[in-house]
Amino acid sequence: MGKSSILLISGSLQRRIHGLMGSFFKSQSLKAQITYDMHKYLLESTAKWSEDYPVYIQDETKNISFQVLVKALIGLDPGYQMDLLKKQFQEFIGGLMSLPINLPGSQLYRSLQAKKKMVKMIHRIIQEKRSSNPVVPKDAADVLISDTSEQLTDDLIAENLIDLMIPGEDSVPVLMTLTIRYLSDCPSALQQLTEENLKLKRLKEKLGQTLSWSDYLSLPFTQTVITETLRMGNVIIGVMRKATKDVQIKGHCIPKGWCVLTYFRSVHLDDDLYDSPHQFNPWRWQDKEMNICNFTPFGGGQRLCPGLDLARLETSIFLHHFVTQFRWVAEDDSIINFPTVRMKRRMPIWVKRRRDF
Ligand code: HEM
Repeated sequence: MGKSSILLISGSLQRRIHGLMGSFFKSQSLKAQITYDMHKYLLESTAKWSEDYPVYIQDETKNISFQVLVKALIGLDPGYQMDLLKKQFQEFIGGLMSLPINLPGSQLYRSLQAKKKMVKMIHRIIQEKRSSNPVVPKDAADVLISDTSEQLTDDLIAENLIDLMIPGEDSVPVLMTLTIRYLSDCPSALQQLTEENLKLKRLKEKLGQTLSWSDYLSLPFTQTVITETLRMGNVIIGVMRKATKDVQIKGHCIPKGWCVLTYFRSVHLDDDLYDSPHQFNPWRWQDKEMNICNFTPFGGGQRLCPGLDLARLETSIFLHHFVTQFRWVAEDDSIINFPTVRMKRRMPIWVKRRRDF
């Protein structure tokens, strides 16, 4: 991650980028575009699935959600450039948690080389955008280059756009994959979720309408399934902070310069806060407030994840299409929690197309 990544900077520059990204990610036009793209890429992917060999849900969701996010960030459509970017990006994140040895042939070296190539590609895109001077921003790059504060250099924009791709390859597909993992082990939740989504699908077909982003987010049980998956799955296990001065918290002093890991798992799986915390129970959210202190999958405060609505929307769309089109049997697999959350075997499942619709 570069020095000017939003995750590493603080003060007015962090607030500026956070604000710009937050309002763009919340905009109705982006949500409509994400809905359209998710639908398109999902149909393209699922059309290739066969009943004769397993589908690896983690790979499929990574592919779909990366394409959707890259389109939202830099306006790139699937094709040769996207494939090239995906290849470089995978090399880049492979080095994010590697031995700090930057010698030719090492993982870190390959990762940094890949990042350089990506920065070059994004610089080219930024230059094309600057010369065409967009009036209405269509993607995050447009939003950042039309900022008039003069704080945002092309290097800073390119670096942040690349870092913003990480949730498309990691957090969002992991969330989607975990919903399928937990639903596979909880038939009653799967049945309620499927009925809710089939009902909406039938209604929309009867009215001759396509589903809008707000339709997907209006499904109450589907939202509780996502919330419960965020609680149990802890896609981001916690956040790090460094004390810039001595801080007193509940009688403990955190000295200046010390680092603190706020470990979400210990809160989300605390049996004083959640009954049977290791049990997947979406119904617990039907009459429970999402108290910000006890439930922080997207962090909080001035660094609250600006992509939280998008993550929920993409996962709702994925679930809708998946459960209304397929039945499935999941193979054995286990969740790995360190250094990042993922499935050990990439979540293989055997699908059957539904014929009851
Ligand atoms: C399941 C999906 C996601 C989860 C669980 C998640 C979680 C988080 C968490 C916990 C933080 C706080 C980090 C900290 O305080 O140090 C964060 C920050 C951030 N997230 Fe997400 N995120 C997700 C998806 C997304 C998406 C789709 C985007 C948009 C591209 C996004 C963009 C960001 C950005 C830019 C920040 C940094 C905010 C700042 O430091 O000002 N995230 N996310």
